[in-house]
Amino acid sequence: MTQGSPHRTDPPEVQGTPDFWQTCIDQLAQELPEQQFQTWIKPLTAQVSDDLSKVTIFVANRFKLDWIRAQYSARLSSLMERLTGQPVAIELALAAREATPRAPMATAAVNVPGQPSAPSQDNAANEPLKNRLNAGLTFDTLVEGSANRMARAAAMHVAGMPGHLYNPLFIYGGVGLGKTHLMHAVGNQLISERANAKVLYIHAEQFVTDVVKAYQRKAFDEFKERYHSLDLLLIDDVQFFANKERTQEEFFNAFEALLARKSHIVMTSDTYPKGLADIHERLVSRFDSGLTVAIEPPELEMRVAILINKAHVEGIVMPEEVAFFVAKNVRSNVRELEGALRKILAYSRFNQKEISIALAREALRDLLSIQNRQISVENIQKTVADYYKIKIADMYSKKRPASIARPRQIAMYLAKELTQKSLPEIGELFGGRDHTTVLHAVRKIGGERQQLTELNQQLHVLEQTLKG
Ligand SMILES: Nc1ncnc2c1ncn2[C@@H]1O[C@H](COP(=O)(O)OP(=O)(O)OP(=O)(O)O)[C@@H](O)[C@H]1O
Repeated sequence: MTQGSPHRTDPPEVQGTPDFWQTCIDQLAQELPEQQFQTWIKPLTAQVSDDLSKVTIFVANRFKLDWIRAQYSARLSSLMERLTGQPVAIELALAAREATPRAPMATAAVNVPGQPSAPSQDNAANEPLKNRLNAGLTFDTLVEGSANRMARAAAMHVAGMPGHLYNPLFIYGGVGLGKTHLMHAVGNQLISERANAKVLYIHAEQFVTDVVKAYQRKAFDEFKERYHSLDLLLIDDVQFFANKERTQEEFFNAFEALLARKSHIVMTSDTYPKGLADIHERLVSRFDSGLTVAIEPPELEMRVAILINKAHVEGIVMPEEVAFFVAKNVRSNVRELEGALRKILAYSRFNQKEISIALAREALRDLLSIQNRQISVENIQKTVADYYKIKIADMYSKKRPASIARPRQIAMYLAKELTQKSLPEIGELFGGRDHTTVLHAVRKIGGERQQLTELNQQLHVLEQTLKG
């Protein structure tokens, strides 16, 4: 939003907007007892990132910071998520005047469900068991379409009757397509029907951290007590278990224990079980032993419905033609769609203009110009063929000499990295090859890139050329 042409006025900065923070404060003023609000919440100040995905809250001193984190962080994060429709990373920081010279701006990230990178992981193993569910991510707020119909139906079934059919439920798909949302929905639904059900949502990275901690502290009994006694384990992004031997072993044990006591396991991943790299075969076959179901990128009508629904939650009526305009231009995933919507709403609010196609075009102009420069597979094939001095036709041919096969693998790798195309789609564009051939190329080149400096440099050059 910062590079407007000289003829245009840049949209007002959303950064640090008092609006969003003020809305949070106003809401808490209504929800909390007066004294609590006056003592703890009112004195807080905050800085909000451009896209409302991160909020840094400044607290006067360390004691208050700990208290806010313990008492209010979960509430703040679910409130912000409700308001923005996406997980918001919250950081607590000491207000500058209180900070010591050695720790000028100590920050403490707060665990935000669905936000794996927020490292509240430090104390996780010691905390009493919290379910870590994000109350805003329910079946009600998840728009249904053909892209997620089957996954949603299976998830609803599991929530209604855990421990029976579809155990484990393995949901896979690309980024930002609603896998995490669906998992939380299962947990929230179960809790709403059985308040004392033991449910845990956890990102696979956090599970790895817990294993490491248990190992360091020789606290595997505690660890087992924690994980093996659940009624429902929701574990996100299991591809992160790759190459983590000890974690895989512990997860295998937890898996067996949970299934034995008829507890349910729901997992997500960016690929189907057999596509998982560097995970033991015995785990992969367990993952695949219940129901494996994909979530696809949403189709146009579903994207429109998502936009209209999300705007509605904000109390805004989004005209259908605007929703169509945005949905046609933002195609990759729901997270991006939400980002686009937030920009439009902020732009309309700050300029006090009604939402129209013209306004959406203006609010999204950066994003639209990036979309227009989208990299195509054909472009990649041409660029790679030029670079390695082979014919474009060799990208589709069945020829196997290394001087041709290798550039072809590099092009496949770049196609996966730089476009939204699926493995089968890429295979199709490379002369009707099977998706496993593409997967093999992606893994091979990706792996070699880590080891071979020369290859890495060539890839950088190609990426820069393609990104323009
Ligand atoms: N069908 C849908 N209806 C409404 N909101 C959706 C839908 N699908 C996704 N979302 C929203 O899109 C955002 C991204 O979804 P989510 O975090 O669940 O994606 P993900 O598949 O887990 O992605 P990642 O692999 O990057 O973690 C969330 O805010 C989620 O609520």
